[in-house]
Amino acid sequence: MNRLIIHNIGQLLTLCGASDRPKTGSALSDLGIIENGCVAIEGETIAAVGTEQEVWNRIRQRWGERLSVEVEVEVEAEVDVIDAGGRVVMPGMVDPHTHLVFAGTREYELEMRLQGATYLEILQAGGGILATTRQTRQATEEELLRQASSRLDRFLQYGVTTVEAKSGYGLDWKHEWKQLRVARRLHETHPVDVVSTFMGMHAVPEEYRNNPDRYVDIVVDEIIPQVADKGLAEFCDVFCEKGVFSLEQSRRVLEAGKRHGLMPKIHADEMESMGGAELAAELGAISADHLLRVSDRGIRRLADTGVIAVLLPGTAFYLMAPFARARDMIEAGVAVALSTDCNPGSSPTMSMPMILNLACLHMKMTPAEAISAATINAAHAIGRGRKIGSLEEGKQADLVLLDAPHYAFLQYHFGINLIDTVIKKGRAVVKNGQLVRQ
Ligand SMILES: N=CN[C@@H](CCC(=O)O)C(=O)O
Ligand SMILES: [Zn+2]
Repeated sequence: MNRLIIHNIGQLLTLCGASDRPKTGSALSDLGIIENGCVAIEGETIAAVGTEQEVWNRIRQRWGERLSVEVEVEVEAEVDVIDAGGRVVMPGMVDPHTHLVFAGTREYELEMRLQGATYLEILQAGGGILATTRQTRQATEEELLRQASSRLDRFLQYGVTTVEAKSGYGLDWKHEWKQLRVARRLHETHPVDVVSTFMGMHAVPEEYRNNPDRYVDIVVDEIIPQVADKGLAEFCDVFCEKGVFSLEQSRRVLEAGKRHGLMPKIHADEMESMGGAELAAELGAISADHLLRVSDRGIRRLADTGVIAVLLPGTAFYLMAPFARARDMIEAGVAVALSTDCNPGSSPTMSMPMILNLACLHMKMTPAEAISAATINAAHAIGRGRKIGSLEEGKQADLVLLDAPHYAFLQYHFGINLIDTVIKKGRAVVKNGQLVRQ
């Protein structure tokens, strides 16, 4: 079993104490920082976290007396040692909202939008999600796998060790199944863990343009039961938006998902204030995502019911839309998480650090709040709060070494990558910013 010690850590951000429920209010600012910290890893799991002295004492009892705090002194051969050089170590980031598996690109839509077309107009004219659906349907499973795998490589280089991945570019059973199979194969083969969400309700497919309710029937009666039966997804998501799916259609599908054991998530109140947040609260969704136009009542309902607000400032930035009211949400007691929304149309990025920049500069979150939102709260938004998102004994050993002496460098710099080393399940998968090919 591999053993690893990371020592001489200037700031060790543990994010401890929130494995049972996400952070809200002032707790978001508490990163559980240990100065002069140290982490010991055994196999895929964190064995000890604390100050240098505490950790060495602890593991010496477990791993053998010859281990020394002065690492230059010979340590037992089977223990790897990383000297963090006084820099920052934090949990691997978690991205709780991506559309990871798709084929093709839509760079031409940027020009269309710059000339005045809106995102929804492009979709209604058969572009947008529907353009990606055509390409994804045509792509072979191997091609989808190759494209999504290289996106995951980039996520890893930006310090992300777990992503949620939605289907929703198949829009029929055969192709949704293909997307979900690809997500599962990536989870099995790529270092990044992939958590699947079924999102057949991403757009009305072209063949049902004149009869969207018929498509909703098919999703409810035929597709969801098969997704659940094959254990292909944990969550069910819907694009609840004017001109896409109504509140009623969304409720129907999310309730059907719930009956089949799929926890609800909602793309809510993105372009219009539709009551998507209120629907998330009513259904006990695990998260409501986007929320650019959420109402005050919607914010109160999220706070009261403990639905996590997954905020996607990359999308607001890229669509030149107003940013979500993160401060109002935090003040109301909503648990806030952050995500890239990685997709080929509204947020073509794999950079969580960029999302943290935007969260601070455009949503007025503090650097510490943004880190809580991208780690432990993001883990809770995909039901993984007990396993990942913080550095505590017994949790999965997913962590990141920043080439920085203070965590706020992550938000202070922009457009550069400060991720030096990524440890996934106890093994170095990025070193000096470069992927380690296993
Ligand atoms: N808003 C809906 N879905 C995605 C965009 C998908 C696409 O444009 O391909 C989103 O979350 O922004
Ligand atoms: Zn999305």
